[in-house]
Amino acid sequence: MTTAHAVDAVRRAEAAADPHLASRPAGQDGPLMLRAAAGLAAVVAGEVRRRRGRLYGARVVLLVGTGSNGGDALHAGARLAAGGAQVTALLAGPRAHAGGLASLRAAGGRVLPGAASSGGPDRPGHQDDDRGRAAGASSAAEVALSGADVVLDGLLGTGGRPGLDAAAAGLVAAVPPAALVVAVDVPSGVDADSGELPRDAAGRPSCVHADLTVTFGTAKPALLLPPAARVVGRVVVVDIGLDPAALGPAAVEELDPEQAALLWPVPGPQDDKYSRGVLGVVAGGDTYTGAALLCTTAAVRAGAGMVRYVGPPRPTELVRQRLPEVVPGAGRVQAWAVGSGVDPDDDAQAGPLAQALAAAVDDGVPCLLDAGALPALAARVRAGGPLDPEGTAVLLTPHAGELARLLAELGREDGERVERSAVEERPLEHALRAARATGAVVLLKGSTTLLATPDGRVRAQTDGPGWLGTAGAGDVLAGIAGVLLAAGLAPFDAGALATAVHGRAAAVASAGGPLHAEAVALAVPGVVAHLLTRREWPA
Ligand SMILES: NC(=O)C1=CN([C@@H]2O[C@H](COP(=O)(O)OP(=O)(O)OC[C@H]3O[C@@H](n4cnc5c(N)ncnc54)[C@H](OP(=O)(O)O)[C@@H]3O)[C@@H](O)[C@H]2O)[C@@H](O)CC1
Ligand SMILES: Nc1ncnc2c1ncn2[C@@H]1O[C@H](COP(=O)(O)OP(=O)(O)O)[C@@H](O)[C@H]1O
Ligand SMILES: [K+]
Repeated sequence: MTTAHAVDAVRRAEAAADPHLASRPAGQDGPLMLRAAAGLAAVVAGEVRRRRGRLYGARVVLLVGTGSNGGDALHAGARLAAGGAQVTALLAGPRAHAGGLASLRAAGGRVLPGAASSGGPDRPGHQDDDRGRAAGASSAAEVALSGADVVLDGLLGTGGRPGLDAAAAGLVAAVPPAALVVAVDVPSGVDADSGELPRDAAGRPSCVHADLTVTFGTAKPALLLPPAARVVGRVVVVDIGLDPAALGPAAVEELDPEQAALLWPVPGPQDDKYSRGVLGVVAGGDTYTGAALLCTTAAVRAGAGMVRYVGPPRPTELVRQRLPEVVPGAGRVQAWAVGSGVDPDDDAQAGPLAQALAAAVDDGVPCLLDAGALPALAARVRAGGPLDPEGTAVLLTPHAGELARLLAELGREDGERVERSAVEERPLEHALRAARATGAVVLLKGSTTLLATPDGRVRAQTDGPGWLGTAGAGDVLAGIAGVLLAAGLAPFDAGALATAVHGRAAAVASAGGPLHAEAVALAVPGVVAHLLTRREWPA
């Protein structure tokens, strides 16, 4: 499990690991920063050697802010300079970390003012009121950046307010596209706890886009969460000796293959189709027949003990033709997956959908509610309050637009409007709110899929390629997650595991090119087999 901890928890663990942290005089840096910098330098050196054969002569540019994040970059730069790299530090503010500066200079690195407007260390002019306005980099900075092989982003770390000021934005704008961008601890500008990306006046994300983020002690939530997860690149965690007990529980988790393999239900000799779990599917209808096929195909391919399909004659006939394993009509099930491709105004599907919801609420039968089933849930919650999370096992699988509509429906009496764009900008806030308001686990789909429970647990999975954003992919996810619910997994586990396998199946189906939703469903058995036999995802 990859885990991320909130900034407050990290600060407490740092203070516990180094009792002298607060009292050490400027220039005398403690073991935590020195370990962080050593780990950072080792990762960067390894990456440079992999790319260009050797560290010697590599041009490394450090973007340095006023805090300890800049200190990490400067100390790491000193180590890289000692290894033969040509290191130039560009200072974004009126001051920089004293110990880091001394160490870089001693190792032969150069220190230059970064911004044209503020003038750097000798001409203090940095100010807060220029945040968001573009100021150019100094011409020396532009020259240094134009030839950079690697850029270390040490502008802002966990002490940064979201967004880049004009000086920082000017430097970031001058980073050449070919340079490897390594973020120190977090890409500067992102909100480290929420993963939100502030925007500049033109509406563009005001943050660094990294190829690689080297983070210290534990990942920070933004490294796993949407929307920031798309600007962090590969994440490497450097151990700096923080005590896990002092860090406390994770704020965000991501399933790794080891965890996924442990969770995936494997039938034993005593099992039969019923003990493995029967999934009832209410999907599609006379209009969207494809959803019926995709959801049931995914359920069959994900290893259901049995799949029952409930729907009008046309999609039922199509499912019978294509999937002889699927049993038509309602019956006893261990879980329901309802709503994918169901038109909320489809009278034929309204009855089965309401029955599945009632079975979930009244009898605790696990239930996944997708797309067309979400309005019925909103109505139920408006009438009777949130579901009891202890007594029900309900998983909601909206995309951003559906989550916005669900929240608007829940707040209808208060005249609440929720825009899709607000959910996309602040997904964590909205997913947590929906989970609390409904009493269900919320799985918010996207390039990074977010899961939130009513009591505030959070997972995020970034497993699938962009090609997965294609019609019907959500129906496939519902089928996989439904099978896991029927096998007895809790909604939080079923949702995260299904998302991970769905994303990896998409990667296999894509092989770097376009895919169609059915191909994702067809790839599931191979991905699960690879996972169970090798404890890793297929390459
Ligand atoms: N503590 C430890 O044990 C360890 C810490 N470590 C490292 O320290 C990092 C945290 O360091 P930090 O607390 O100094 O914060 P950091 O983000 O570098 O700088 C913040 C400064 O910048 C300023 N500022 C803020 N927002 C701004 C903005 N938007 N635009 C412009 N300026 C802005 C603000 O100054 P102000 O403007 O308020 O005067 C503030 O003082 C952490 O991420 C990790 O890398 C590691 O070495 C491991 C051990
Ligand atoms: N850019 C992307 N990168 C990776 N996965 C994506 C991306 N966009 C969408 N997805 C995934 O594709 C699926 C789309 O589901 P959904 O929006 O319900 O589509 P549909 O209703 O057509 O089935 C979700 O699992 C989502 O997480
Ligand atoms: K940074």
